[in-house]
Amino acid sequence: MRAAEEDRAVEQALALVGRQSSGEPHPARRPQSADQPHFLDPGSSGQPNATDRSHPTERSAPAPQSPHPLPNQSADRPHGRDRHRRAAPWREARALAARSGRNTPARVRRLPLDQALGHVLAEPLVALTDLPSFDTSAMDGWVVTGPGPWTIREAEGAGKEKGSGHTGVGPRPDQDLGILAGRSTPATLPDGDAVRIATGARIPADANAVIRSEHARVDEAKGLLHAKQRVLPGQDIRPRGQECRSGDQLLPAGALVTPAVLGLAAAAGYDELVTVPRPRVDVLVLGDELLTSGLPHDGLIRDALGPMIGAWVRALGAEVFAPQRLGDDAAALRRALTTSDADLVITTGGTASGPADHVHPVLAEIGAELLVDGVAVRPGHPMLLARLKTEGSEVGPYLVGLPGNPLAAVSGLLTLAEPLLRGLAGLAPETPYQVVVRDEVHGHPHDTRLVPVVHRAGSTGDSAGYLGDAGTGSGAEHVVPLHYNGPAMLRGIAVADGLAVVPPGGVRSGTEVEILDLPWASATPWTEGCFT
Ligand SMILES: Nc1nc2c(c(=O)[nH]1)N[C@H]1C(S)=C(S)[C@@H](COP(=O)(O)OP(=O)(O)OC[C@H]3O[C@@H](n4cnc5c(N)ncnc54)[C@H](O)[C@@H]3O)O[C@H]1N2
Ligand code: MOO
Repeated sequence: MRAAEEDRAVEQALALVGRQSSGEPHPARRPQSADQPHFLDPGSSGQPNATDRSHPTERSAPAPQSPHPLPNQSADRPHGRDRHRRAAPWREARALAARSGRNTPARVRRLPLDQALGHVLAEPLVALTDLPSFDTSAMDGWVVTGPGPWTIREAEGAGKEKGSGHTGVGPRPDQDLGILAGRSTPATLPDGDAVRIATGARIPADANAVIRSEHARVDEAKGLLHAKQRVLPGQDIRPRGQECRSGDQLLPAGALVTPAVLGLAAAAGYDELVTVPRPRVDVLVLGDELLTSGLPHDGLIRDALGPMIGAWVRALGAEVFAPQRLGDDAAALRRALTTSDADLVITTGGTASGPADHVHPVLAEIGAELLVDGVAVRPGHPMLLARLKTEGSEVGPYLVGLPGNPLAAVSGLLTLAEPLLRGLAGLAPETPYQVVVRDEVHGHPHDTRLVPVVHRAGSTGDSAGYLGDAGTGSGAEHVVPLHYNGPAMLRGIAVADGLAVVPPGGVRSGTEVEILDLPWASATPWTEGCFT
């Protein structure tokens, strides 16, 4: 069978299976809210029509070589409408996109702590000090030396309560406050003595324990301190260097700067962090048929990708410029591609070989290097990855060409753009994980399928019982494949929290599948305001 016929047969078979499925739960037990999955024949294309295929200073290192194109993807293949594509295996295409990102010259940027949230460390975070940097009291109470009872002493150079009047609350005026955090440098504590001490204050040399105030009894008349319970040597003292020694690596390069990382960096002595700048992304939306507002009419449709792709890429931690809508204008596309100063240009639509599909011809014209030209994945197989040459530069931005069908575009985002951006951002590749799939999912005979799914926690989250325990047996965490997963549809992905990677041939109910998380499943809201 020729490739086109085979594809058509596969699409028809998938659609047919969809119509015949009996996987639907009882309608009366299915809540209809937007956050519920639409259950499902997992193999269905979900389509009614089976034929619808429808700044601070930056330093940078010298540019490295582009990663080698995948076999059958090389630049010496014809770019034009008569080119013959051999799609790259999904996993290889994804790995090449990740390598491309990592191979890109390392730029770094010093950012004050208060601007570093959500960036990625370009260098390991190494402790600039011991933590704690001195032996410190872990509790409010008394610091003692030797066996008790202890003679209560005033702390040398220590604080006294300020002011003259006493309200009856807190220490009396002139009462010894003892050794306070951040204040006095305590003298040596002679054997048998006790001095009042605050949490976080320095421990005097030779002291051997702290007794919490609630575990101590003061005999005011005799000026003695008694312990209410056994005192262990070193108790409630945090020794210098307990958490780290100066020079210890606290975090590797590539770690995301979270609020906790900001706190750790400050504690370890940092005023600024060396970070990888966020990748900058241009989004070019192609297509004369697209409207930016109002209802579809006269064969025109709303642009679903302009609003979606920029926001999605921003959720992946990139800086995104407002989408440029270029229509089906090859000259405008050429101009945009040769003048972009972004790290990555994402185009939508125009990847196939129709009369208005200009991506391949323009890439050929400007001498771009095709690294991936078609991927064996459904939906989204016409997606591509290229390295551009811009005016005056041999090595320009990367280009990810997303197919125009909206779910096919999502597939391209997760297959090529996401791993590329992780690399460009200096992030380590994501660790793949697998979850049991509740229903059988039909596969493509030789391509990978990406199917929108939603995670379910197991039996505890199923009080209505409508999920049943089909395939999952124990009620453990599982994913439910969603309806409306056709290439032109967004209804399934809009209620999904991941995409299941379904190998050729499909998977049975109860088997484990790899899951690609959607970025908002673990949202980091720190890129807010970067839509420049
Ligand atoms: N002869 C062949 N034709 C097609 C093939 C093929 O293998 N041989 N593949 C089909 C597949 S699969 C896909 S996916 C599309 C990819 O097409 P393009 O990337 O060239 O995209 P367009 O033709 O521009 O658009 C396809 C479809 O998507 C709609 N679209 C485009 N942009 C948007 C947008 N921003 N928002 C909403 N919808 C959009 C467009 O109107 C079309 O309906 O090619 C198939 N054809
Ligand atoms: O089916 Mo296409 O695969 O919409 O990308």
